[in-house]
Amino acid sequence: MNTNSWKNWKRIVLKVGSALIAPSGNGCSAHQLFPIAQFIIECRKQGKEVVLVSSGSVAAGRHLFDSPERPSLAIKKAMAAAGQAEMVGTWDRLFDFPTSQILLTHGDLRDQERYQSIRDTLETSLEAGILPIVNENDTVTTDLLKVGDNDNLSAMVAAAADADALIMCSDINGLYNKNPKLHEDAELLSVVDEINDGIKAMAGGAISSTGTGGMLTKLQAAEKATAHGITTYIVNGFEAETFSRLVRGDNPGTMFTPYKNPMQDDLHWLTHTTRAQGEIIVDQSGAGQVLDEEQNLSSDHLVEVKGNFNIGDTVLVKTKDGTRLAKAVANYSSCLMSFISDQQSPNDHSFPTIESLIEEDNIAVLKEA
Ligand SMILES: Nc1ncnc2c1ncn2[C@@H]1O[C@H](COP(=O)(O)OP(=O)(O)O)[C@@H](O)[C@H]1O
Ligand SMILES: N[C@@H](CCC(=O)OP(=O)(O)O)C(=O)O
Repeated sequence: MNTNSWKNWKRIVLKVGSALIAPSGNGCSAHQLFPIAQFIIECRKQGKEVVLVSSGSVAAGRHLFDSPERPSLAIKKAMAAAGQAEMVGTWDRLFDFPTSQILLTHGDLRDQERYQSIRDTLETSLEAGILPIVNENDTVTTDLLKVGDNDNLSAMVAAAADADALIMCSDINGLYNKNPKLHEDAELLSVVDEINDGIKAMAGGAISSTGTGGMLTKLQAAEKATAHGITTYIVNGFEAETFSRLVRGDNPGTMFTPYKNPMQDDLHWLTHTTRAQGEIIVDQSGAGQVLDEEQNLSSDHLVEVKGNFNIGDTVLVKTKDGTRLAKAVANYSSCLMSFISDQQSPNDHSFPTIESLIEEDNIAVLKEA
């Protein structure tokens, strides 16, 4: 059950950013991690399960390379490979219960079978009293395969773990109406009920060279998590007081209230975890069917196919004027759909209708549609 208060949380995903774990951008700081580790221990004492999403592998491995200020991608990957062991080892030394390492890419999260496998591993690890420590598998990622930042990763993990709360620990008290590192008069927002354009306009990028994404990616993460019914916080992990306040049920930073009617698991995964590999353009009556979510989409409504995708990949369904209608799972590859589309002509009905290019159960209508 996802409820809005500390007392009722059974499962928490805690995200610790590079700005916190490696404030100097070089090596892990066990000193900074101590209050967070104490918090994790306290959560577990109170019967709450915790999954840790920790950044810091690149920063931890930096000192091993004679690298310039802006290391190449290849060096960064090697830093992550070397630093990952140090980062997980630093956490592990702070606990007297077992930890595990889970390294993920977006390629894993967007594949239905691998996603299920991630869910099973998290569940089984938590049942066995293990603290899973998750990070992106930076060594093997490419632009197409990566999540790209651990804020979004932590929200995807929180959804996969069916968590009640996501707490993103950073070097800042929460979301301000403008970047407080640039504006002295910035004001902290303690509760955000809706992540609208006004809220998004407040968020800037990261200032430190270690952080990735800044507030922008934290808001994206909050959007994903709250849609799953997960109460989300951005808090200052440098302040020990943050954690005692959380344990008292107080809000020490910015709290994002979860949706009252969370999305179903599979629709949430389609909307917030998968990424469209291509596009299907449909006619007006096809658009109506897609928005109704009550019919399979037949090839009669297919206008055009864009991009390269395989069966089971996620596609974006759009109208001819470019309106984004829905994300959906493709029942045919782009190659086959293009062939079908080429064979169909308004004057020649000899080519048979293909009944379900996408199925009603695999359509997630987008908010803006
Ligand atoms: N509106 C804002 N409110 C708070 N911080 C902001 C805002 N806009 C940009 N930031 C920047 O986001 C940074 C936190 O993001 P980041 O450096 O990526 O941290 P982490 O490594 O913890 O993910 C803050 O230090 C701040 O410089
Ligand atoms: N996977 C990278 C962290 C990427 C990242 O998102 O960092 P941050 O925004 O500081 O949480 C690492 O371990 O160094």
